[in-house]
Amino acid sequence: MKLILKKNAYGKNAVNLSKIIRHPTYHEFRQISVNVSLQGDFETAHTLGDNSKILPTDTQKNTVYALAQAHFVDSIENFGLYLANYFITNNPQVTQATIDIVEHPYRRMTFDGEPHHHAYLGGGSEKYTTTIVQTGSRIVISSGIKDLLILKTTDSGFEGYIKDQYTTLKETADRIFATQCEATWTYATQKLDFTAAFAKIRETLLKTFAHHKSLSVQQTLLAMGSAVLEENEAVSEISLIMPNKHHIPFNLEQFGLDNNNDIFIATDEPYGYITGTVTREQGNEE
Ligand SMILES: O=c1[nH]c(=O)c2[nH]c(=O)[nH]c2[nH]1
Repeated sequence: MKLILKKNAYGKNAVNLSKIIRHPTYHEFRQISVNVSLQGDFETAHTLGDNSKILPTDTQKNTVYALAQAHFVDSIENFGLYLANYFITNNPQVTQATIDIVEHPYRRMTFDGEPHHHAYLGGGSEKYTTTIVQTGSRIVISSGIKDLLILKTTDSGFEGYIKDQYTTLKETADRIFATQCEATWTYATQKLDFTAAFAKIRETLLKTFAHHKSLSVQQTLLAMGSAVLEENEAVSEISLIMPNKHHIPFNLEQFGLDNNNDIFIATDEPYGYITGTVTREQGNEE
């Protein structure tokens, strides 16, 4: 039986890079983690141990730091685009370059309404993400947010579901809705103010979550995804992952007390896992 190398890729993961961007009136602090992955004509490295077409992952790592000085000046998307194009254009053996960037946001500390010149608060669990895939001259850009912990104390219920011999869940028209949301969307264009687009999409996700009268996580997921597509021409598709971070009413009856829907036990596991992708219907444009 002949065995073949079906697929291969290699690169450097977790290239952790911090940058101070010194503006005339304040400093900007950025912290990112970059993954580089290359595909191309690397077969002989695997079959013969011939490294003549291998750009070492150590060099890839150094390239990220070196190029960050002049080219990581605004969005993670623009830096990712520059890196992907650099690896493709300088290495004829590379057919596809994938750059993944995760940003850990920092916001300037604010005192008496004034942002401090050079002191920051970490952004908590929330992270910004982008993935750039360049294949030859074809480029796909997707960006997102992950670990966005959001919660609302009402305007959420779950009723009318299947009941069988194993059902114990009580119907409720008023429950806590909490999720650690991950959203990933694809941009239809490369010519965009990615920083402004990101801020607008994040705002739409939060606003829709807050205002939606939720009959289920599923329904709110579709509302959030649809709002992003309706308000952002530049987004062609969005995927959402919304784990249900349950807060279950605690049984106070055992102590002769009524639970007024105000005391809960937060349960990490097991947890509901709700996902969905919203896209534009093709061929129906007016
Ligand atoms: O919004 C919800 N969707 C479900 O599918 C589900 N299942 C469940 O037990 N609770 C919930 N909540």
